[in-house]
Amino acid sequence: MNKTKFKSGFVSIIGRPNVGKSTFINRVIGQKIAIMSDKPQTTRNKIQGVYTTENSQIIFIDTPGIHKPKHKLGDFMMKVAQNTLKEVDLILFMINAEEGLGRGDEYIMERLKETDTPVFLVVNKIDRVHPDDLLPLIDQYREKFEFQEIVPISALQGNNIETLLGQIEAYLPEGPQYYPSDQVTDHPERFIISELVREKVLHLTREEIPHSVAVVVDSIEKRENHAVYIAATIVVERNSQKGIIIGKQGRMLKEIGKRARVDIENLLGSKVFLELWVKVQKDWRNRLSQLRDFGFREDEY
Ligand SMILES: Nc1nc2c(ncn2[C@@H]2O[C@H](COP(=O)(O)OP(=O)(O)OP(=O)(O)O)[C@@H](O)[C@H]2O)c(=O)[nH]1
Repeated sequence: MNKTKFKSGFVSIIGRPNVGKSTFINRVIGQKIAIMSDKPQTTRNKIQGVYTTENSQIIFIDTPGIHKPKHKLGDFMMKVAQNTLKEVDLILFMINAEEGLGRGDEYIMERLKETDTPVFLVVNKIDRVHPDDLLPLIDQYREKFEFQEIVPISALQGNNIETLLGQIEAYLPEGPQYYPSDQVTDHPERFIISELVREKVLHLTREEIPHSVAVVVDSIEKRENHAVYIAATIVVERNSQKGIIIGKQGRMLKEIGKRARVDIENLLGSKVFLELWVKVQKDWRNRLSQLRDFGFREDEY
C-alpha cells in the first residue's frame, strides 16, 4: 500500500482575551487541559494540546492574549506570544464574531505583519450571530490582512471544527510524530492541577478576585491506597481577597476544593485528597523573580 507521508507541526492560537481559544483547544483535544473562564486573560502559560490522527499530528500552542502591556506580567506575556509566533508553522488568529473588529484586533494584526508565518482567520462564536452579518465582518478583517484561509467556527457547539482541522493539516509540513498518539499535553500534571484550581477560584468568586491570582501546587503524593494527596496554595495580593476566597466559615474555600477535586480526579483517574491554603503576597505581578517562582520562565521560549 502506498502510505501518504506523515505531516506534523506547531500551531499557535492567538486572539484577544475571551475569544474562545481555550474552549477550542479543549474541544479538539476532548479533555480539560486549558483553563476556561469568562474573565479575560486567564491563559498565562504556553499550553500544548496534541492532536494526532493516522496521517498527521498538530501541536497546539495556546498563547496568552496579545495586548498592550500594563505591568510586568503583561510585558512578559507579550514577549512569550511574539517569540512563539515566529517559531510555529501556522498561526490561528481567532476572533469573536459577536464583538467585531476592535482596536485589540488591529493591534494583533499589526504584530502579525512582523512574521512570515501563514495565518488563518478563525471566526469563533458564529452561534451568536446571524449568518448574513458574517461576510461583512470578515471583509473588514480581509481589508487589513492577507489571510491564507478564513474559517468560521463555534468552538462551544463544535461547528466546523473538522473542516478547520483538515485545513490546518493541509498547511503542515512533512514531519515526524513528535508525541505518542495517546499524549494530549506535555505539561506536567502539576501545572494542569494548578490551572484547575485557579479556574474554580475565578468562577466561584466572579468579579471579586482578579486574574492575578496564582495557584502553586506544593506537593503531589501517591500513597499506597492509590489515592493522591495534593497540597496547593492560592496566592493573592490583598488580605481582603484572602477573606473572599476563604469565605464565611471557610465555605468558599471548601467549594473551590470540592469542585477542583472532581476535575483532578477525572484527570488522574484516581481518588484525590486536596488540601488548599491561601497566602497573601503583595504586588507579586510586578516582581519578576517571583513570577519565576510561580513557574513563568522566559528562557523556555
Ligand atoms: N457562544 C459561544 N461562546 C463561546 C464559544 N467559544 C467560547 N465561548 C465562551 O467564551 C468564553 C471565553 O472562552 P475561553 O475559551 O476561556 O477564551 P480564551 O480566549 O481562552 O480566553 P483567555 O484565556 O482569557 O485568553 C467562555 O465563557 C466560553 O464558554 C462559542 O463558540 N460560542
